[in-house]
Amino acid sequence: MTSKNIAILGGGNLGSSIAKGLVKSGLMTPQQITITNLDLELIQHLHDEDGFNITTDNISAINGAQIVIIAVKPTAARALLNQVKDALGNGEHVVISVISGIKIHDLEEILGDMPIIRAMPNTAIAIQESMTALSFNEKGLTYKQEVSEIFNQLGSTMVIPEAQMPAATVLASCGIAFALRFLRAASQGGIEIGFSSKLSLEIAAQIMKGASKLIIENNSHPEPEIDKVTTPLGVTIKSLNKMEYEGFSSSLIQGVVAGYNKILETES
Ligand SMILES: NC(=O)C1=CN([C@@H]2O[C@H](COP(=O)(O)OP(=O)(O)OC[C@H]3O[C@@H](n4cnc5c(N)ncnc54)[C@H](OP(=O)(O)O)[C@@H]3O)[C@@H](O)[C@H]2O)C=CC1
Ligand SMILES: O=C(O)[C@@H]1CCC=N1
Repeated sequence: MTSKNIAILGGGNLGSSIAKGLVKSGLMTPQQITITNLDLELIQHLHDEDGFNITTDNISAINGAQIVIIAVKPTAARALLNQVKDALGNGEHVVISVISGIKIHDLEEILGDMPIIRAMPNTAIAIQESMTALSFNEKGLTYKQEVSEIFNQLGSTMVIPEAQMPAATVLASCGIAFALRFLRAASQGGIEIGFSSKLSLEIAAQIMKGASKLIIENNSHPEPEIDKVTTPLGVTIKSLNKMEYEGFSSSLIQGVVAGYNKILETES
């Protein structure tokens, strides 16, 4: 349990997921977390259902917190940063930015020389299953252990050079959407071969969980695990070869690279 308070500026998809993960992990109570949004109605449910403090006032949220997570869309970032920079300048705050495509150097240009950490989680942070990348500026390094410990409670964490942040954004953050698209496609195939939509999705989700656990818990690689499934003259290899003929692996790889090229356009 941490005694610090957190302000999450921009309570949307990711900001609210982080807040929920922090409470689920037992690290914080909802009363220690203040979530902001320009439209209070959008986050009212986070107060009513989960007990978080909510406000439209970014400055008052910052004043009541020691850790400030900035979670607005990249297009809204500069306006927000300029609005809050004076409130962050008193030496009492650590900033954690989850904004994609905005580098520490750009954040420092607006906020000045203060502890700044870039974090790149994914939405599974809400259930403590994120893969989160962290990069620190020099002053942020003072908080490396503390911040790493927080994100370790919310899934797995990797500390990386900032130059790898675009790659982490695609594979670790967007990646959850890629995995979910696999899951959806698998369940659609399941419906075509006779399962109800509900059961098909349940099967697809469980195979994905099982596959992930085989790799994580056995410290294994997919190929030997696949070899264990592919009976000679059997069904699995027939399906896999058809999938590969249709471009399965290649389309995933090209999708990852396309996302990477897209983010390099902004973060260079
Ligand atoms: N979603 C994800 O899985 C991930 C997102 N990210 C990054 O995290 C950031 C947030 O993404 P996401 O949660 O999806 O975005 P959302 O749009 O869902 O959430 C941001 C919220 O902040 C609000 N907002 C805008 N300006 C302000 C302001 N000045 N003060 C308070 N609130 C404001 C937005 O309102 P409005 O819509 O009206 O502008 C919106 O409701 C992005 O930079 C994204 O790149 C990183 C990793 C994963
Ligand atoms: O799609 C996006 O741009 C953001 C960055 C990582 C996940 N979502």
